[in-house]
Order: sequence, then C-alpha cells, then structure tokens
Amino acid sequence: MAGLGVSTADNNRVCVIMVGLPATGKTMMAQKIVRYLSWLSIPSKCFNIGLYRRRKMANPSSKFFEKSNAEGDIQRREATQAALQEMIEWFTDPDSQGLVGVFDATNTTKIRREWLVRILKEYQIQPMFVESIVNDAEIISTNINDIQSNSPDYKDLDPTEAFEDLKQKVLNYEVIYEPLDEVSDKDLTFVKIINFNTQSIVNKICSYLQSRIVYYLLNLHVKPRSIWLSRHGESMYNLSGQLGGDADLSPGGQLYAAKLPSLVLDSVGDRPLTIWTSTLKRTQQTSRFLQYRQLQWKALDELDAGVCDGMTYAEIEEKYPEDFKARDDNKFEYRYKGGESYRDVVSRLEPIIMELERQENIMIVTHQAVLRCLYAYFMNVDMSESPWMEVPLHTLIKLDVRAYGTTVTRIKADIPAVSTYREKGSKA
Ligand SMILES: O=P(O)(O)OC[C@H]1O[C@@](CO)(OP(=O)(O)O)[C@@H](O)[C@@H]1O
Repeated sequence: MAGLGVSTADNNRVCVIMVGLPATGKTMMAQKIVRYLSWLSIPSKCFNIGLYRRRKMANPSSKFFEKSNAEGDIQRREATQAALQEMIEWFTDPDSQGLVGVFDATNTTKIRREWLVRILKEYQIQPMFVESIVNDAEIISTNINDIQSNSPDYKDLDPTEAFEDLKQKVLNYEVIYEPLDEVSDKDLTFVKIINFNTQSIVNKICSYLQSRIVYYLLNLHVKPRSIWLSRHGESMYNLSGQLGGDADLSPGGQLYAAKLPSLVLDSVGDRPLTIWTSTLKRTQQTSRFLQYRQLQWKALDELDAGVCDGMTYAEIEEKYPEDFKARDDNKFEYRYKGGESYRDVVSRLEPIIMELERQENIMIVTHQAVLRCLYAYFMNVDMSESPWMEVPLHTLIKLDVRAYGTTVTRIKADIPAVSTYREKGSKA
C-alpha cells in the first residue's frame, strides 16, 4: 500500500510523459513531481533520456540533434528505448511497487507519443502527458542559463558557446515539434502548462493520482525565492524534557525571540516576507518581535503525542515500554495512542506545501517534528530518515529554492539551549 491511501493496483499506475522543447523546465517539473510524490510515500521515479544518451555519447553539440543527423537519430532512439525498458521493468518489479514513472524527454513528435501510448497500454500503465510551452523570452533565457550551469552536457564548454549551442538545439527541435492538440489529441490525458502557469489547459484527467499531479503542477512557479525555517525558542517544556503541551518560552527562548529580528533582517534584507507560525504559544512568542505580516496555521502544530503528551521520554519508556520500542523501530509509521505519527503529520502538511509552492519568501516558525517533515520535502530526505534528523534550537535555516535544486544555509543565533534530540536506540 502506498501513501495517501493510493493503491498499488495495476490499473492505478501512471506514466507522466513530459513534452516540450529544450529549456522549457521539463526536467525541473519532472524532478519536482517525483520529489513531491515520494514525500507522500507514493513510489515514483524519474527516467531522464539525457542520462541514457550520455552513457553512449558525452557532451554532443547541437549538431547531434539536427533532423538530418542519422547517427544522432539512431542514438536518441536507442536511448529512448533503453529508458523505456528500464521504466517498464521498474513498474513491473514487485519489489519497487512503482506507481508513477516520469518519462523525461522532449517527446515532441506525434509518432513518438503514439508509440509510447501503445507500449504503456500493453502493460496497463496510464499515460499522462505534461507539456511545457514557454514563449516568454525572459523565462527562456533564464532556463538556458540554468541548464548551461547545471547540465552535464555543458560543463566543459565556454558559457557563450554553450548559450549559443543550446539556442541552436532548441531551433533544431522546433522544426519537428508537434504540440499536443486539443482537437486531435482530445482522447489523451494531458496538461499543458504555458509560461509556467500564466495559462494552463487540462484534458481528460481520469484518476485521483492524476488529479493530485495536475493540482501540484498548477501551483508551481519558477521565480527564485527563499524559505526560512526555525523552531520556536527554547520552551519551559524543552528545559524539563517534556513533550508536546503548550508551554511558554524559557528565559533562553525569550533571548532568541529578541535576537530573531536582526538575524532575519540580515538574511532577508529588503525583500518582502510573510511569517507563518503554529497556533501554539511557543511559536507566537518566538515571532512576536518580527515586523512582518504573520499567519497562524493549525497544520503547523507539533506532532500530537496523544496519551504521552506532557511526559518525558524516560516516563514514556517506563509506562509504555512496548510503544517506546515500536517508535524506535519505525518512527515514521509509529502513531502515539490517541495521537499522531510522522506519516499523519506529512498528510496534514500537504496543503502547506501546496501553498508554499505558490508563495515567494516565507518564514516558518514551528516545531521539531513539523520542521523535519518540511525540510525533508525541500531537501528530498528519505522519510525513514527524516524523523531522526537533528534540528537544533536557536538556529535559522535558510533554503534557497531554485529550478535545479535547493541550497541550505544554517544561521546560528549563538544563544545556548538544551538539546531535545534523542538518538535512535539510546536510553531515555
Ligand atoms: O519525534 P521526536 O523526535 O520525539 O520529536 C518531537 C518532539 O519534539 C518536541 C521537543 O521535544 O517538539 P517542540 O519543537 O515543540 O519542542 C516535542 O514537543 C515533540 O513531541
């Protein structure tokens, strides 16, 4: 059984087939879809044809992609077949339980798409096309710059040469490009995204999983932005080692709250910012001196420890030894009696992620477990590891979200605080 109640039954499997010219953000979208679904525990994988092609031929110039280049044509076809075969094997392997494969290539001709649909149908895999069309010159040139500095195809090339070569590659593909057509392709499942959601067309979505993917894609934008994450300042419960509750900040936590405005200002500068907190006192006391618009979200409240709320780890180990061990054995799945598991927290954070994708600069002041889940989404951390990540108090985490990945900076406030971290298997 995969995440969010999505079943791994054969008829549920979806192959997302990317369509579009080079430099239209297809790979970025493909990778984001896989990251989002994996975060929701839906088994997903990206199959990027460029990687298969590069195994045969590293760094080809734009000439390789010309229509008249027979050798290039054969190699591109071989790479496509190899990637498709590997994807089908992944879908049909009982160990991987593959639900969503993303086929990341240009797939610009009708013939190619028909061929893919035919093969996928043989394996009862639903094809779903995601076409990215970009005709805004500024977005194209930002994308070309991004690819030039991130793609292995261009790593050894002079930047001006790389820019020109990539532009030529786009022109070569333009000659053969047949966009999805609302009339002749009306029976296909597809979403067309124009200039990263200034306009979008959705056609024949026929499953829950497909609708989740569409909804996610419709919320994406590509403007560079940053997200700041912080736990609340040290609380009175943190001092006593108690879990959950709604305690006030400790004196140390209040010092952090007082220092936060200057830390934030140094990092944010004059960019606009909105602060999101949980509904619990310790996050609001932490953010109270920040001079930005603030919103409270119930979904950002700490993982509910149920009957263990207000207890210390030592008390839980003594009173509920079996639960204590079960949580260590599988912290992501373990659900406190009358409370929540990390998996439950991920489900309730989904609307937060959707909203974060739509927004620009946001700072989130929240709790240890919630912060781990949010961080795991942005940094693609496996959900079996994320509940064990160390997230120290009195530290501001800055995530710079860019088309080809997110970078992290940790800014320490230099105000002492207890550690609330408990290592797997350690005595409470
Ligand atoms: O999942 P574990 O590692 O127990 O961490 C969650 C715990 O972190 C704590 C601190 O121990 O969060 P918080 O950031 O709200 O102070 C507890 O309230 C919460 O139960």
